[in-house]
Amino acid sequence: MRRVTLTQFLIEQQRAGRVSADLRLLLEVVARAVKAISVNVSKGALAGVLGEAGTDNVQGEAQKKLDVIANEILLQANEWGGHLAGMASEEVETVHQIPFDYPKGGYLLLFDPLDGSSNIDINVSVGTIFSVLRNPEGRTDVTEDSFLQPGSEQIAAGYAVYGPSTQFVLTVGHGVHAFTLDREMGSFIYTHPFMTVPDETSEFAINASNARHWEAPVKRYIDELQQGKTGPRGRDFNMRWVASMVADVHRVLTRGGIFMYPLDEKCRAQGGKLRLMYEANPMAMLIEQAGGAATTGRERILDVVPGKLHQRVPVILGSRAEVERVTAYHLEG
Ligand SMILES: O=P(O)(O)OC[C@H]1O[C@](O)(COP(=O)(O)O)[C@@H](O)[C@@H]1O
Ligand SMILES: [Mg+2]
Ligand SMILES: [Mg+2]
Repeated sequence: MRRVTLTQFLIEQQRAGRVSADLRLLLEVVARAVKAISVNVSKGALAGVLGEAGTDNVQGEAQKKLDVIANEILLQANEWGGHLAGMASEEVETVHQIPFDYPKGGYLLLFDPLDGSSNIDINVSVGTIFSVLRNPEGRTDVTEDSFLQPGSEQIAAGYAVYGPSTQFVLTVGHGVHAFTLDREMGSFIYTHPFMTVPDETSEFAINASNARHWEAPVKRYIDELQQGKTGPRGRDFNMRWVASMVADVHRVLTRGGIFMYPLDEKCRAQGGKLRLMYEANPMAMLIEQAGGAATTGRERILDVVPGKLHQRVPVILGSRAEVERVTAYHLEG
Protein backbone atom coordinates (compact mmCIF):
# COMPACT_ATOMS: atom_id res chain seq x y z
CA MET A 1 0.00 0.00 0.00
CA ARG A 2 1.34 3.45 -0.92
CA ARG A 3 2.01 5.50 2.19
CA VAL A 4 0.97 9.14 1.93
CA THR A 5 2.68 11.54 4.31
CA LEU A 6 1.16 14.68 5.81
CA THR A 7 3.51 16.71 3.59
CA GLN A 8 2.20 14.98 0.45
CA PHE A 9 -1.40 15.37 1.65
CA LEU A 10 -0.89 19.11 2.16
CA ILE A 11 0.72 19.52 -1.26
CA GLU A 12 -2.36 17.83 -2.77
CA GLN A 13 -4.62 20.20 -0.81
CA GLN A 14 -2.65 23.15 -2.18
CA ARG A 15 -2.93 21.80 -5.75
CA ALA A 16 -6.69 21.48 -5.24
CA GLY A 17 -6.82 25.13 -4.12
CA ARG A 18 -7.92 24.27 -0.56
CA VAL A 19 -4.89 25.74 1.19
CA SER A 20 -2.49 28.50 0.25
CA ALA A 21 1.25 27.83 0.12
CA ASP A 22 1.61 29.81 3.34
CA LEU A 23 -1.08 27.87 5.17
CA ARG A 24 0.50 24.61 4.03
CA LEU A 25 3.86 25.65 5.46
CA LEU A 26 2.24 26.89 8.66
CA LEU A 27 0.55 23.50 9.16
CA GLU A 28 3.86 21.75 8.48
CA VAL A 29 5.51 23.80 11.22
CA VAL A 30 2.70 23.01 13.67
CA ALA A 31 3.06 19.30 12.86
CA ARG A 32 6.84 19.52 13.41
CA ALA A 33 6.28 21.15 16.80
CA VAL A 34 3.77 18.42 17.68
CA LYS A 35 6.44 15.79 16.94
CA ALA A 36 8.81 17.51 19.38
CA ILE A 37 6.06 17.64 22.04
CA SER A 38 5.33 13.95 21.41
CA VAL A 39 8.99 13.08 22.06
CA ASN A 40 8.90 14.94 25.39
CA VAL A 41 5.57 13.40 26.42
CA SER A 42 6.74 9.88 25.62
CA LYS A 43 10.06 10.23 27.51
CA GLY A 44 8.08 11.08 30.66
CA ALA A 45 10.03 10.54 33.86
CA LEU A 46 13.22 9.73 31.89
CA ALA A 47 13.43 13.34 30.70
CA GLY A 48 12.31 14.85 34.00
CA VAL A 49 9.29 16.44 32.33
CA LEU A 50 6.63 15.27 34.81
CA GLY A 51 5.28 17.24 37.76
CA GLU A 52 4.53 20.85 38.57
CA ALA A 53 6.40 23.78 37.02
CA GLY A 54 5.87 25.79 40.21
CA THR A 55 4.01 28.58 38.35
CA ASP A 56 0.38 29.49 37.65
CA ASN A 57 -0.96 30.30 34.19
CA VAL A 58 -3.27 33.15 33.21
CA GLN A 59 -6.25 30.96 34.12
CA GLY A 60 -4.96 30.74 37.71
CA GLU A 61 -4.21 27.03 37.21
CA ALA A 62 -0.98 25.38 38.39
CA GLN A 63 1.22 24.75 35.36
CA LYS A 64 2.79 21.36 34.79
CA LYS A 65 6.33 21.22 33.42
CA LEU A 66 4.93 19.81 30.18
CA ASP A 67 2.44 22.71 29.85
CA VAL A 68 5.42 25.07 29.85
CA ILE A 69 7.60 22.91 27.57
CA ALA A 70 4.82 22.37 25.00
CA ASN A 71 4.01 26.08 24.99
CA GLU A 72 7.67 27.03 24.39
CA ILE A 73 8.02 24.47 21.59
CA LEU A 74 4.97 25.84 19.75
CA LEU A 75 5.93 29.48 20.19
CA GLN A 76 9.53 28.97 19.11
CA ALA A 77 8.76 26.71 16.16
CA ASN A 78 6.16 29.07 14.74
CA GLU A 79 7.55 32.52 15.36
CA TRP A 80 10.24 32.39 12.67
CA GLY A 81 8.13 30.54 10.06
CA GLY A 82 7.11 33.75 8.27
CA HIS A 83 3.44 32.78 7.99
CA LEU A 84 2.04 34.35 11.12
CA ALA A 85 1.09 37.80 12.33
CA GLY A 86 0.74 36.59 15.92
CA MET A 87 -0.09 33.78 18.29
CA ALA A 88 -2.30 33.27 21.33
CA SER A 89 -1.91 30.48 23.85
CA GLU A 90 -4.01 29.19 26.72
CA GLU A 91 -0.86 29.47 28.85
CA VAL A 92 -0.05 33.11 28.05
CA GLU A 93 -1.98 36.15 29.21
CA THR A 94 -1.61 38.41 26.19
CA VAL A 95 -1.08 37.84 22.48
CA HIS A 96 2.38 36.71 21.40
CA GLN A 97 3.83 39.18 18.90
CA ILE A 98 6.19 37.95 16.22
CA PRO A 99 9.58 39.65 16.92
CA PHE A 100 9.83 42.84 14.85
CA ASP A 101 12.84 41.66 12.79
CA TYR A 102 11.23 38.29 11.85
CA PRO A 103 9.24 37.81 8.63
CA LYS A 104 5.48 37.96 9.13
CA GLY A 105 2.47 36.48 7.34
CA GLY A 106 -1.27 36.69 7.12
CA TYR A 107 -2.39 34.15 9.72
CA LEU A 108 -3.06 33.95 13.44
CA LEU A 109 -2.37 30.76 15.37
CA LEU A 110 -4.11 29.87 18.64
CA PHE A 111 -3.39 26.82 20.78
CA ASP A 112 -3.88 24.84 23.93
CA PRO A 113 -0.32 23.48 24.05
CA LEU A 114 -1.03 20.63 26.43
CA ASP A 115 -4.61 19.57 26.96
CA GLY A 116 -5.58 17.22 29.78
CA SER A 117 -2.79 18.34 32.11
CA SER A 118 -4.18 16.37 35.04
CA ASN A 119 -3.36 13.16 33.13
CA ILE A 120 0.32 13.87 32.49
CA ASP A 121 1.66 12.38 35.71
CA ILE A 122 -0.50 9.24 35.50
CA ASN A 123 0.60 8.35 31.95
CA VAL A 124 -2.82 8.78 30.35
CA SER A 125 -3.38 10.41 26.92
CA VAL A 126 -2.94 14.17 26.59
CA GLY A 127 -2.97 16.37 23.50
CA THR A 128 -2.40 19.69 21.74
CA ILE A 129 -5.27 21.66 20.15
CA PHE A 130 -4.84 24.44 17.57
CA SER A 131 -6.86 26.86 15.46
CA VAL A 132 -5.90 29.11 12.52
CA LEU A 133 -7.58 32.44 11.72
CA ARG A 134 -6.86 35.10 9.13
CA ASN A 135 -5.23 38.26 10.38
CA PRO A 136 -7.93 40.89 9.81
CA GLU A 137 -6.90 43.88 7.69
CA GLY A 138 -3.35 42.52 7.49
CA ARG A 139 -2.21 44.58 10.51
CA THR A 140 1.29 43.72 11.70
CA ASP A 141 0.66 45.11 15.20
CA VAL A 142 -1.84 42.43 16.22
CA THR A 143 -3.83 43.02 19.37
CA GLU A 144 -6.28 40.88 21.31
CA ASP A 145 -9.03 42.35 19.08
CA SER A 146 -7.43 40.79 15.97
CA PHE A 147 -8.15 37.34 17.46
CA LEU A 148 -11.74 37.99 18.57
CA GLN A 149 -13.42 36.31 15.61
CA PRO A 150 -16.18 33.67 15.80
CA GLY A 151 -15.13 30.07 15.23
CA SER A 152 -16.91 30.07 11.87
CA GLU A 153 -13.96 32.21 10.62
CA GLN A 154 -11.41 29.45 11.32
CA ILE A 155 -9.62 28.34 8.16
CA ALA A 156 -7.99 25.31 9.77
CA ALA A 157 -8.20 23.49 13.07
CA GLY A 158 -6.81 20.33 14.54
CA TYR A 159 -5.29 18.49 17.41
CA ALA A 160 -2.64 15.94 18.25
CA VAL A 161 -3.39 13.13 20.64
CA TYR A 162 -0.40 11.63 22.45
CA GLY A 163 -1.74 8.16 23.18
CA PRO A 164 -0.42 4.65 22.47
CA SER A 165 0.31 6.23 19.09
CA THR A 166 0.56 9.94 18.29
CA GLN A 167 -2.10 11.09 15.85
CA PHE A 168 -2.51 14.45 14.12
CA VAL A 169 -6.11 15.25 13.22
CA LEU A 170 -6.76 18.12 10.82
CA THR A 171 -9.44 19.98 8.93
CA VAL A 172 -8.93 22.77 6.41
CA GLY A 173 -12.68 22.92 5.80
CA HIS A 174 -12.90 19.84 3.55
CA GLY A 175 -13.52 16.95 5.94
CA VAL A 176 -11.46 15.61 8.81
CA HIS A 177 -8.27 13.67 8.16
CA ALA A 178 -5.99 11.88 10.62
CA PHE A 179 -2.32 10.97 10.39
CA THR A 180 -0.40 8.54 12.58
CA LEU A 181 3.20 9.28 13.57
CA ASP A 182 5.66 6.70 12.30
CA ARG A 183 8.26 7.19 15.03
CA GLU A 184 11.08 5.42 13.16
CA MET A 185 10.60 7.52 10.02
CA GLY A 186 9.61 10.70 11.86
CA SER A 187 6.68 11.23 9.46
CA PHE A 188 2.96 11.56 9.89
CA ILE A 189 1.29 8.94 7.66
CA TYR A 190 -2.24 9.46 6.31
CA THR A 191 -4.24 6.70 8.04
CA HIS A 192 -7.80 8.01 8.53
CA PRO A 193 -9.34 9.85 5.54
CA PHE A 194 -12.69 11.64 5.97
CA MET A 195 -13.49 10.71 9.57
CA THR A 196 -17.22 10.86 10.32
CA VAL A 197 -19.24 10.97 13.53
CA PRO A 198 -22.22 8.62 13.33
CA ASP A 199 -25.60 10.37 13.78
CA GLU A 200 -26.75 8.05 16.54
CA THR A 201 -24.73 6.85 19.51
CA SER A 202 -24.99 4.92 22.76
CA GLU A 203 -22.01 6.48 24.54
CA PHE A 204 -21.74 9.69 26.54
CA ALA A 205 -18.93 11.59 28.28
CA ILE A 206 -19.48 13.99 31.18
CA ASN A 207 -17.80 14.61 34.54
CA ALA A 208 -20.57 13.08 36.66
CA SER A 209 -19.06 14.45 39.89
CA ASN A 210 -20.63 17.79 38.87
CA ALA A 211 -24.15 16.29 38.73
CA ARG A 212 -25.45 18.29 41.68
CA HIS A 213 -24.38 21.54 39.96
CA TRP A 214 -25.99 20.80 36.56
CA GLU A 215 -28.89 22.77 35.08
CA ALA A 216 -32.29 21.05 34.70
CA PRO A 217 -31.95 20.22 30.95
CA VAL A 218 -28.63 18.44 31.53
CA LYS A 219 -30.02 16.57 34.55
CA ARG A 220 -33.01 15.48 32.46
CA TYR A 221 -30.88 14.34 29.51
CA ILE A 222 -28.36 12.36 31.58
CA ASP A 223 -31.11 10.87 33.73
CA GLU A 224 -32.86 9.58 30.60
CA LEU A 225 -29.62 8.02 29.35
CA GLN A 226 -29.02 6.34 32.70
CA GLN A 227 -32.48 4.80 32.73
CA GLY A 228 -31.31 2.73 29.76
CA LYS A 229 -33.56 0.08 28.23
CA THR A 230 -36.37 0.66 30.70
CA GLY A 231 -36.38 4.46 30.29
CA PRO A 232 -37.70 6.80 27.57
CA ARG A 233 -34.67 6.15 25.30
CA GLY A 234 -35.38 2.39 25.24
CA ARG A 235 -31.72 1.35 25.09
CA ASP A 236 -28.65 1.23 27.32
CA PHE A 237 -25.96 3.92 27.14
CA ASN A 238 -22.33 3.54 28.17
CA MET A 239 -20.27 6.25 29.91
CA ARG A 240 -16.60 7.22 29.39
CA TRP A 241 -14.60 10.15 30.79
CA VAL A 242 -10.84 10.39 30.15
CA ALA A 243 -10.65 14.00 31.43
CA SER A 244 -8.47 15.00 28.46
CA MET A 245 -10.78 16.78 26.03
CA VAL A 246 -8.55 15.68 23.16
CA ALA A 247 -8.87 12.00 24.07
CA ASP A 248 -12.61 12.23 24.72
CA VAL A 249 -13.24 14.06 21.42
CA HIS A 250 -10.95 11.63 19.58
CA ARG A 251 -13.13 8.77 20.80
CA VAL A 252 -16.25 10.63 19.60
CA LEU A 253 -14.65 11.23 16.19
CA THR A 254 -13.60 7.62 15.94
CA ARG A 255 -16.72 5.75 17.06
CA GLY A 256 -19.38 8.36 17.84
CA GLY A 257 -20.72 9.63 21.14
CA ILE A 258 -21.57 12.87 22.89
CA PHE A 259 -19.09 14.92 24.94
CA MET A 260 -20.42 17.48 27.41
CA TYR A 261 -18.85 20.09 29.65
CA PRO A 262 -22.06 22.05 30.23
CA LEU A 263 -22.72 25.21 32.18
CA ASP A 264 -23.20 24.40 35.87
CA GLU A 265 -23.32 26.28 39.15
CA LYS A 266 -19.62 25.59 39.76
CA CYS A 267 -18.42 27.23 36.54
CA ARG A 268 -21.30 29.68 35.89
CA ALA A 269 -19.37 32.76 37.03
CA GLN A 270 -16.60 31.99 34.49
CA GLY A 271 -19.09 31.21 31.70
CA GLY A 272 -18.10 27.52 31.48
CA LYS A 273 -15.04 25.35 32.03
CA LEU A 274 -13.51 24.96 28.58
CA ARG A 275 -11.85 27.74 26.61
CA LEU A 276 -13.68 29.04 23.53
CA MET A 277 -10.67 29.99 21.40
CA TYR A 278 -8.28 27.13 22.22
CA GLU A 279 -10.60 24.19 22.91
CA ALA A 280 -14.25 24.71 21.93
CA ASN A 281 -13.82 26.39 18.52
CA PRO A 282 -11.25 24.04 16.98
CA MET A 283 -13.08 20.96 18.28
CA ALA A 284 -16.44 22.33 17.07
CA MET A 285 -15.03 22.90 13.57
CA LEU A 286 -13.64 19.34 13.46
CA ILE A 287 -16.88 17.80 14.75
CA GLU A 288 -19.02 19.75 12.26
CA GLN A 289 -16.66 18.84 9.43
CA ALA A 290 -17.14 15.20 10.45
CA GLY A 291 -20.94 15.53 10.25
CA GLY A 292 -21.58 16.07 13.97
CA ALA A 293 -22.85 19.10 15.86
CA ALA A 294 -21.45 21.39 18.57
CA THR A 295 -23.44 23.80 20.74
CA THR A 296 -23.22 25.59 24.07
CA GLY A 297 -26.66 24.12 24.84
CA ARG A 298 -28.19 27.35 23.59
CA GLU A 299 -26.33 28.25 20.40
CA ARG A 300 -23.90 26.86 17.84
CA ILE A 301 -20.39 27.15 19.26
CA LEU A 302 -18.98 28.43 15.95
CA ASP A 303 -21.42 31.39 16.07
CA VAL A 304 -20.28 32.63 19.50
CA VAL A 305 -18.70 36.07 19.10
CA PRO A 306 -15.79 36.17 21.56
CA GLY A 307 -15.53 39.09 23.97
CA LYS A 308 -12.07 38.18 25.28
CA LEU A 309 -9.18 35.91 24.42
CA HIS A 310 -9.47 33.52 27.35
CA GLN A 311 -13.28 33.33 27.28
CA ARG A 312 -14.85 30.10 28.52
CA VAL A 313 -17.98 28.44 27.15
CA PRO A 314 -20.19 25.44 27.83
CA VAL A 315 -19.50 22.63 25.32
CA ILE A 316 -21.85 19.93 24.02
CA LEU A 317 -20.57 18.15 20.92
CA GLY A 318 -20.66 14.90 19.01
CA SER A 319 -23.31 12.79 17.30
CA ARG A 320 -25.81 15.14 15.72
CA ALA A 321 -29.04 13.55 16.98
CA GLU A 322 -27.86 13.59 20.62
CA VAL A 323 -26.51 17.15 20.51
CA GLU A 324 -29.78 18.34 18.94
CA ARG A 325 -31.79 16.58 21.65
CA VAL A 326 -29.92 18.06 24.61
CA THR A 327 -29.89 21.49 22.92
CA ALA A 328 -33.67 21.26 22.44
CA TYR A 329 -34.05 20.47 26.18
CA HIS A 330 -32.14 23.70 26.94
CA LEU A 331 -34.24 25.78 24.54
CA GLU A 332 -37.55 24.35 25.89
CA GLY A 333 -36.67 25.34 29.47
O1 LIG B 1 -11.10 17.96 35.69
P1 LIG B 1 -12.36 17.78 34.91
O2 LIG B 1 -13.54 18.51 35.47
O3 LIG B 1 -12.65 16.33 34.65
O4 LIG B 1 -12.09 18.50 33.51
C1 LIG B 1 -11.47 17.88 32.47
C2 LIG B 1 -11.37 18.84 31.33
O5 LIG B 1 -10.41 19.84 31.66
C3 LIG B 1 -9.39 19.87 30.69
O6 LIG B 1 -8.32 19.09 31.15
C4 LIG B 1 -8.93 21.30 30.50
O7 LIG B 1 -7.80 21.39 29.66
P2 LIG B 1 -6.31 21.81 30.18
O8 LIG B 1 -5.63 20.60 30.70
O9 LIG B 1 -5.73 22.32 28.89
O10 LIG B 1 -6.49 22.90 31.20
C5 LIG B 1 -10.01 19.21 29.45
O11 LIG B 1 -9.07 18.61 28.65
C6 LIG B 1 -10.93 18.17 30.07
O12 LIG B 1 -12.01 17.84 29.27
MG1 LIG C 1 -7.29 22.00 27.52
MG1 LIG D 1 -3.87 23.09 28.44
